[in-house]
Amino acid sequence: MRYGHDVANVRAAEQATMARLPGGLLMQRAAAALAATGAEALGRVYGTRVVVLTGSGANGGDALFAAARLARRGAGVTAVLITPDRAHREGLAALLAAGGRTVTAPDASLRAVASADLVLDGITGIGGTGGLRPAAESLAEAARTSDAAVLAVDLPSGVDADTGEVPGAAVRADVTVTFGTYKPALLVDPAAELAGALRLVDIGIGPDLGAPVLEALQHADVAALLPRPGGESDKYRRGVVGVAAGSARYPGAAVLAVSGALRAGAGAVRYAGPGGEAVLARHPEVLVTAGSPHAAGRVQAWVVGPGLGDGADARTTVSEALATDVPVLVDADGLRMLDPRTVRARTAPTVLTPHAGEAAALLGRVREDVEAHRLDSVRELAARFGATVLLKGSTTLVADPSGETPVRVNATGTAWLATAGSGDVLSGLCGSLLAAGLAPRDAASCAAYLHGLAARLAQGPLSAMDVAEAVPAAWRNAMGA
Ligand SMILES: NC(=O)C1=CN([C@@H]2O[C@H](COP(=O)(O)OP(=O)(O)OC[C@H]3O[C@@H](n4cnc5c(N)ncnc54)[C@H](OP(=O)(O)O)[C@@H]3O)[C@@H](O)[C@H]2O)[C@@H](O)CC1
Ligand SMILES: Nc1ncnc2c1ncn2[C@@H]1O[C@H](COP(=O)(O)OP(=O)(O)O)[C@@H](O)[C@H]1O
Ligand SMILES: [K+]
Repeated sequence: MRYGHDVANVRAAEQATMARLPGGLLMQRAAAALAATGAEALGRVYGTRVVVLTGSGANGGDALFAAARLARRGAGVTAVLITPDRAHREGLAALLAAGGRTVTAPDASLRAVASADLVLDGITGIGGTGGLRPAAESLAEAARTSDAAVLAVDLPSGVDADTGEVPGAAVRADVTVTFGTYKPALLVDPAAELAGALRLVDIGIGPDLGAPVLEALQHADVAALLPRPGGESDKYRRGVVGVAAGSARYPGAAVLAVSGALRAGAGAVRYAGPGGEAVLARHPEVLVTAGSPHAAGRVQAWVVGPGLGDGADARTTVSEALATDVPVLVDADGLRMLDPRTVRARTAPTVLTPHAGEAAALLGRVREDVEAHRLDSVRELAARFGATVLLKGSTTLVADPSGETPVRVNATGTAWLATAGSGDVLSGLCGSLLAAGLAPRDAASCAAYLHGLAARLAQGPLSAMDVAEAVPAAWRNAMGA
């Protein structure tokens, strides 16, 4: 598992650790790791040009000490002092002693960035608030347009560490070296997208860290959570999933949701709705009824919503599914028919899987607002509906209604997943895992993981059906088989 901790937690851990260690040791550990990553990015250190964007806090101190190490290995280092009278004193002294120089004039600073081989971004770390201020903004822009590799210290400056929001101008890094633990901004978009490749460095604060606010599953976590059929398994024990999706107008959604469900290990799939013919043509193993969920027979979980349209039948379908006592996943058109009171009153779990636009409609906001505040949005939706919510997008988030468990973030996805119908496959996949008995948060986060991994394994341009077909390979891959 990868964990993300908030700033308050990191600061408390830092204090506790520092109380046991010689002064300055944490910063030296940070600087050593930064210098090593910087040297790697440069290939050969001697004779290269390194520029340090230096803010007024400890983040600038880390960067200056790292630059001093590179200067000692023969790099020509220029520190751009954004607030010259407030630069980290010991860090600056170390750099000057190692032969580095400083610039403060805006023109000279921008020229230095433009001709750098490596830029160390030490403007702000976890102490940054709001977007970059104007002086820092022009430097971030210069770093973005130069050919230099940009290495962010702890976080790309300008992002909000706790929320992943990007309130204004920010640095775009090729690589971010972060200390002690991931900060939410490194895992949640839009900030995560600015961080580039991530490198987590153990500086010794781990034992003092409290509970994480975020977690990201890795292969081993998924392997431990996925069901494995045993000797006594039969199709009912493996889980029967009901799919109520598709309409005369959108039969494809039924086929795709069923495909996702079948490839994620369901013992059987029952389909209820007007798309039965299309479903059977592709998947003869499915038990089909043209009626509503009532007519389908017993299932262990329902998936409702993809391609239902918005007619009276669609409403009946959603309310019948919600009236059952099994887990229900509601996606797409089904999300437009949700009353929070009905969802909250359910005794079995409910999982909602909106994309940003659907989440915005549920929250009474605009899409851009949800995109900008993904972490808040997913938490708020989960609380309001008393449901587990999977917010789709480049970094998919999963939040539980209690608000007490860390939000799960999924990073396996690829932009190729943004193809019509791939969300339908995801809902079937998640429904199958719910039917198998996984807790809603585990089902949703494992489904997002496998879905993203399937798209990666399918490689390159893909259709939604390609994603469904790659799910068994993703499953085997996650299981290490
Ligand atoms: N945790 C750990 O274990 C360890 C942490 N370490 C390091 O410490 C870092 C945290 O350091 P920190 O607390 O000094 O804050 P930091 O991020 O440097 O920024 C604060 C300064 O920036 C300024 N400023 C604020 N917003 C701004 C903006 N938008 N645009 C421009 N400027 C802005 C603000 O100035 P002011 O508002 O006062 O004008 C303030 O002076 C952490 O990320 C890690 O790198 C390591 O040394 C190893 C151990
Ligand atoms: N940029 C992206 N990177 C990774 N995954 C993405 C990206 N954009 C969309 N996705 C994923 O693609 C899927 C699209 O689902 P959805 O928006 O419901 O589309 P549809 O309704 O066409 O099926 C979701 O799983 C979402 O997380
Ligand atoms: K930084």
